[in-house]
Amino acid sequence: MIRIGLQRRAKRMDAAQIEKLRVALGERSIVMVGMMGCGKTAIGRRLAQRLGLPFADADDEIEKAAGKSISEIFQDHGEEHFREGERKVIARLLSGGPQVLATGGGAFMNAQTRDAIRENGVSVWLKADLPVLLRRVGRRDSRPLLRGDNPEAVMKRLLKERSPIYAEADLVAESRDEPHDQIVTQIINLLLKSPILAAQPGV
Ligand SMILES: Nc1ncnc2c1ncn2[C@@H]1O[C@H](COP(=O)(O)OP(=O)(O)OP(=O)(O)O)[C@@H](O)[C@H]1O
Ligand SMILES: O=C(O)C1=C[C@@H](O)[C@@H](O)[C@H](O)C1
Ligand SMILES: [Mg+2]
Repeated sequence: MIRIGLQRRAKRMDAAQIEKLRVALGERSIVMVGMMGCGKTAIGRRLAQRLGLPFADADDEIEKAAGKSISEIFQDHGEEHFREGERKVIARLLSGGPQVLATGGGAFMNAQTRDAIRENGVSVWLKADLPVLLRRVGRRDSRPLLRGDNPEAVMKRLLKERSPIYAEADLVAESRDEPHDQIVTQIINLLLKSPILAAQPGV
């Protein structure tokens, strides 16, 4: 009996905090950034569900806009063309907040995209170490950058090159191999504590 009462209270508190977070967010998007396999899509989708916000995945939107898979875009037009499409698609998506937006692993490397995210969103770097990432990307063959002879060396290089840039994100969440819901709770707690949200007028 007492336990059910406590559970109800915890749920009500959760709902109140989520409402507070949504008010503080306003029109901005929560933008997931980080390496291939860190969980931007999987965790971002669940975060959106928990917050009652729409979810968008930039990679999916690029594929829709091009009418081709990412692998086909790389093959037919090259990486540079893909990156330009990625920048445009993310700029468009950012004008449609509030939402949770999962970006592609390389999107945050573009300075214009970083500026647009800073203006229209709160960025979350899902940080994971190399062995975790390698295990996760090994499950799918849809990433053109990892099609060569030595995907492990590519991931190692990209992680080293990109980490200082991902570190410019507003928040950093550890993406360990834990239940997805636990990572989502970690992100919600970080958002609730973040001065970026607390500093909004009227909150
Ligand atoms: N915290 C986690 N614990 C265990 N598995 C996870 C976790 N987060 C993500 N995964 C799994 O890792 C795989 C890769 O995740 P996901 O596709 O979300 O990565 P991503 O960051 O979107 O990658 P990309 O940049 O290539 O789009 C998926 O199978 C996903 O379910
Ligand atoms: O890390 C990257 O550069 C990429 C990650 C994926 O999300 C896709 O955007 C694409 O495969 C490139
Ligand atoms: Mg993804």
